[in-house]
Amino acid sequence: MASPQGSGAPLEFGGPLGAAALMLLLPATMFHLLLVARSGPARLLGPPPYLPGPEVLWSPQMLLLWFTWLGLQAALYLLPARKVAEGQELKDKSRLRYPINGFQALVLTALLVGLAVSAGLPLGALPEMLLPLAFAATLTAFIFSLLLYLKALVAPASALAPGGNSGNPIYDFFLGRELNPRIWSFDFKYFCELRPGLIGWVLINLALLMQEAELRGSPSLAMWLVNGFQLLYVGDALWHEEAVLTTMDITHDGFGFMLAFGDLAWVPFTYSLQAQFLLHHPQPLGLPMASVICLINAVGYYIFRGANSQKHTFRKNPSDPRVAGLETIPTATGRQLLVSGWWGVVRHPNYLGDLIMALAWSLPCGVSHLLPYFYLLYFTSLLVHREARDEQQCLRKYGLAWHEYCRRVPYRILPYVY
Ligand SMILES: NC(=O)C1=CN([C@@H]2O[C@H](COP(=O)(O)OP(=O)(O)OC[C@H]3O[C@@H](n4cnc5c(N)ncnc54)[C@H](OP(=O)(O)O)[C@@H]3O)[C@@H](O)[C@H]2O)C=CC1
Ligand SMILES: CC(C)CCC[C@@H](C)[C@H]1CC=C2C3=C(CC[C@@]21C)[C@@]1(C)CC[C@H](O)C[C@@H]1CC3
Repeated sequence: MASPQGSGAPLEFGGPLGAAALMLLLPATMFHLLLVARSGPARLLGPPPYLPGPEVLWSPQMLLLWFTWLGLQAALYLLPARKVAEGQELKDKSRLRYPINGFQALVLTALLVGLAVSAGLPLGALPEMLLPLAFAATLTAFIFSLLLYLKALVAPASALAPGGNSGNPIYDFFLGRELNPRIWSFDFKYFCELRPGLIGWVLINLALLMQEAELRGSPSLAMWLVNGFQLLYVGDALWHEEAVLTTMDITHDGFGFMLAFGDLAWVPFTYSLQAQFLLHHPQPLGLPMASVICLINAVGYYIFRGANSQKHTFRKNPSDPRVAGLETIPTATGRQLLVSGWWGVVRHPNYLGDLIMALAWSLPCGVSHLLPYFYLLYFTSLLVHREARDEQQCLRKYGLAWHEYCRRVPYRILPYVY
């Protein structure tokens, strides 16, 4: 039986009060955005146009559709994978194995959806179902997190996450108690992290594009850009799926409400906000401006992918010729820290690239409304907070070597600014 551990561990996210507030605030913000995006004034700040009643939110058919989607993604997850990767070493020195078939799931989903659409499935009707679908996803996240919390009560202590075991039920429910909850080889966190939410996000975007084509004869250039940029991002994340195994979500955070809701509901229903906005508020976009925006996205992607791949290659094999010439700092753990290349420019070059892309996703929506910039604002605060959490973890791991790295590379995300 698991016992509360790490009572002295520092609490994150403002402790139990912060966790309780976030559990209300995140779903409320998601529903607010969904309602506001379709309203005429589309005001980010201000009351929603109306408060939906239970008859708008609750629909057994939408719940069934949502479970069909989860079931389809689970079935694709279980298909034979091109590769099986090993995760980071766990407390008990073992390593879990993960199927690398996320990109395959994306391609197969695209094929199945293509077949269904050509057989008459009205994908363009999906935008009208976003509210009850988001409600079904939120309900699922709450119930799923509760089951995960109960499952952790009978998990061995070695299976618990470093952070979500304070003994306070609200805090632990939010952060998640068990690090890698599994039934047989089915890893719930790994599955949720990149499949139903990310693939669902681009499917919602596609449905919005099709709905726009139905309404206006053809999709707008702005809609094409938003769809293209975000498909590139999701495709890239799934192509480099193995990289998720070294993120703090997998190696440090337990699987609780934060990630369950974030992965299943927040990502598909709020990350598609720009496309939702464009469906209801068409924006003129000329070719010169579109070219500038494409360039911004390409610069962001170049930095994001370059930085993530450089670290991944280095962590897998420091003698790889692509990274062997880079300058490093040794640490007491035996691992080294890169201090030249992308990781010598700022301490989180990948966040910088991600933020530049976030800007490129909002610009096609023009500058008349703040709403499409919500993602950029939210993402900046998420990455600033994530950077601070990572900094604390690295300080604990690397001690003096981390201080030396901070001295050599003084800026965190934006050179000479932050
Ligand atoms: N769209 C979205 O909603 C989100 C996107 N992301 C993106 O996901 C990607 C991964 O992000 P995330 O998991 O937060 O963190 P990182 O990929 O930045 O990983 C941080 C870890 O990298 C290692 N590291 C740090 N500095 C160095 C160095 N100089 N040399 C070698 N290793 C170093 C450390 O781990 P160790 O030493 O143990 O290897 C550290 O804990 C990012 O591109 C981010 O933008 C993240 C969150 C949300
Ligand atoms: C808790 C929040 C409210 C929402 C968090 C959502 C996130 C867990 C995911 C949204 C997009 C993600 C991406 C990745 C992991 C999952 C999250 C963070 C990757 C970092 C995985 C590694 C790849 O190389 C890039 C991915 C980008 C998107």
